[in-house]
Amino acid sequence: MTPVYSNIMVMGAGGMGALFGMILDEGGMNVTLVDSDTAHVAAIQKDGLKVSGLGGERSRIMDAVTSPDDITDIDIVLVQCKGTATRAAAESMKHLAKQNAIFISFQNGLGNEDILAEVLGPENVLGGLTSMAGAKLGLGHIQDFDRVPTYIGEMEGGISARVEAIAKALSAAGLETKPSADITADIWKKLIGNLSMSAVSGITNLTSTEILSVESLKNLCYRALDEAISIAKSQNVNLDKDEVIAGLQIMTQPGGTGDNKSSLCLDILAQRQSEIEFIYGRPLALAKQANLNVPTLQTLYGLVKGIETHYVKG
Ligand SMILES: NC(=O)C1=CN([C@@H]2O[C@H](COP(=O)(O)OP(=O)(O)OC[C@H]3O[C@@H](n4cnc5c(N)ncnc54)[C@H](OP(=O)(O)O)[C@@H]3O)[C@@H](O)[C@H]2O)C=CC1
Ligand SMILES: CC(C)(CO)C(=O)C(=O)O
Repeated sequence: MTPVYSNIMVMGAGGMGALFGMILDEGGMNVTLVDSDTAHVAAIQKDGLKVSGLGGERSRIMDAVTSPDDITDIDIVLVQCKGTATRAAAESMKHLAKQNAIFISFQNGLGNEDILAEVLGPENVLGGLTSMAGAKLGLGHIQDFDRVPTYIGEMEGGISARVEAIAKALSAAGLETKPSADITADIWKKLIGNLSMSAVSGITNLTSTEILSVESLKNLCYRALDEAISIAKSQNVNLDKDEVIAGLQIMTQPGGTGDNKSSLCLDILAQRQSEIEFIYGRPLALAKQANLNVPTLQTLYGLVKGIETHYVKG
């Protein structure tokens, strides 16, 4: 019998996680938001999740808690904390893996699926990527930017029955999700978009649309994009540049996802440790192993690390 995928837990209910959770809850799934930010969770428990942006101002009463400890019977966990918190989050969800929950990461960067597989078992982990955009505006309050398709797939490739069934269930609940036969290549396509835009957004405090309207910054992003494609190639991920640029255009739509400052930029503004190591550090280590010359990406990495010395200790 095909399992019914209807009990969803969102681990990390910030800008993206709460947005996914809200869409699926509205679509009839049983959604529980889990977030370690106690004030954020208290605000959702008191007044519901407030949403601004696409669809207008609204709020939705949703289940929200600060820890997964007492949660059972979950079919799917959407992992949406920052990469810097993935290991701690995974350690706190081991009981759900024992009950055969499936964990899907829609986080940016490289390495999150590896951490989840190490702690929770590779058979329980699917890869994912989204070009949707959300932002935590305040306690219990998020911004909804747009609707664009999201992808999931088996980490070893191919399309399995469970991936098809989960994609169908999520899509039926309003989160358009497509099965990917090569999620690793798709994750790289999104990563190349982040390598091109995220640090530039963080350093300049500009949205994607604003960045691409400044010729010199646009040229900088495209140099980063070329270098990022060369790193993917060194990992046997051969991507067509036109396809990568088409993906970038989806991530940078004016009036939609393009009106978002990158998640890395929001971390810099909040003086929080960013995902610089997941989005830039890990690909740069691969470039080094492959003896590639990637000066633009090294410079962007160095500039963000420099900014972080003002508030990240150690
Ligand atoms: N925002 C976007 O548009 C997009 C983001 N992404 C990716 O999605 C992921 C989430 O990004 P985003 O939503 O912007 O991030 P946010 O910072 O808005 O949300 C993450 C939430 O997770 C909470 N958290 C931290 N540690 C834990 C933990 N151990 N258990 C449960 N919750 C935890 C954080 O609390 P606290 O603040 O207290 O740390 C925060 O509320 C990132 O990997 C990002 O790169 C992908 C596509 C688009
Ligand atoms: C591309 C973007 C800005 C939104 O999809 C993103 O992935 C991020 O905020 O990190």
